[in-house]
Amino acid sequence: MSGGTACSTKNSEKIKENELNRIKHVIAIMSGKGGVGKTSITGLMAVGLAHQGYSVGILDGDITGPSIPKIFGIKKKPESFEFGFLPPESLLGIRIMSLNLLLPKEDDPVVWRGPLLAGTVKQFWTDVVWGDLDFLLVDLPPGTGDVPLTVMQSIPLDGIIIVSSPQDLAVMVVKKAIKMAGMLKIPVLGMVENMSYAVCPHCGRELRIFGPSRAEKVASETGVKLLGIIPIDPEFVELCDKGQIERYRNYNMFSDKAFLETLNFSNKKEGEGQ
Ligand SMILES: Nc1ncnc2c1ncn2[C@@H]1O[C@H](COP(=O)(O)OP(=O)(O)OP(=O)(O)O)[C@@H](O)[C@H]1O
Repeated sequence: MSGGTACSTKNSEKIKENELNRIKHVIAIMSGKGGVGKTSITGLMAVGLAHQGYSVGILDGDITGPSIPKIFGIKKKPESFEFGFLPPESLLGIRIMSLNLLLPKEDDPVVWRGPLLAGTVKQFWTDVVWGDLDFLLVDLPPGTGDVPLTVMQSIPLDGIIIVSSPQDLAVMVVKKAIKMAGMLKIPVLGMVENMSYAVCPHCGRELRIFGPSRAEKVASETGVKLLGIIPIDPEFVELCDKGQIERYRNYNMFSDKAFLETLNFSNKKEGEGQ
C-alpha cells in the first residue's frame, strides 16, 4: 500500500448490522486532534437534521471521552431486550448510544486498550436496535487510531466529515485524514472549520483567537469541500454544559436544506423532492 501506513485491510469486511435496523446514511465525524469541537459539531448536525424532519441517531464512538449524552442532557440507560439495546432518545427524538450510558457512574473512567474500544464500537453497530433512521452520525475519537480504523473498515459509511479549528487546520492534519479515508475507500464529504473567530460583544469585530482562518486555503489545496465556518459562541458552551444543545439557535447551517445538497450524495427522504 502506498502513501501511508495502515493496518492490513484484509479483514476489512463490513460487519452485519442488527436485522431490525434500516439505516439510510451513515456519516462519521473525524478530527485530527482533540478539543476542536468534533462532538459539538456532531451534536449540531444531528439537531439540524432532526429540525428538517429526518430521523437521526448518534453512535458515540469516542469511547474513552464520551460527551454526547452530556450535551443532550441524557442520563437514561439504554433498555436491553432479546434483539439488543434500545438507545434512549433526546427531546427532538435523536437516538443516542454511548458507553457513558452503560457505566455505573457517568464519571467512571474507561481504561481500556485499543481492541476492546474497537470491539465496543462494533457492538454499537451490531447490538443496538437503531430501527429506521435517515442518518446515523458516528462521533469518532480524535486522530487516526484503532477506533477510526475499525469504524472505516467495518461499518458501511457514506463518508466522513472532518472538523478542525484554524489552529489545527494545518494542511498536514487534514491531508492525513483524507489519505486514511482514501486508503479505505471512504469518500470525504467535506470539512468544517470550528472556533474560527469570536465576535467582540462591545464593537462587533471578529476576533481571530486561534489565528487567521485557513479553511479556504486547505479546501482549495485538498479539493475537499468547505461545508462551513463556525464562530466561538459562549452561549453555545453554556447550553452544551446544561445538556441543552437542542435549544441552540444562533448558528446552525445544518438546519438549512442546502446543507444536504452541499454534501452531494443521494440523501432524499423517500417521497421527498420527486
Ligand atoms: N463553536 C464553539 N463555540 C464555543 N465553544 C465551543 C465551540 N465548539 C466547541 N466548543 C467547546 O469546546 C469544548 C471542546 O468541544 P468538543 O468536546 O466538541 O471537542 P472534541 O473535538 O469532540 O474533543 P475530544 O475529541 O477531545 O473529545 C467544549 O467545551 C465545547 O463546548
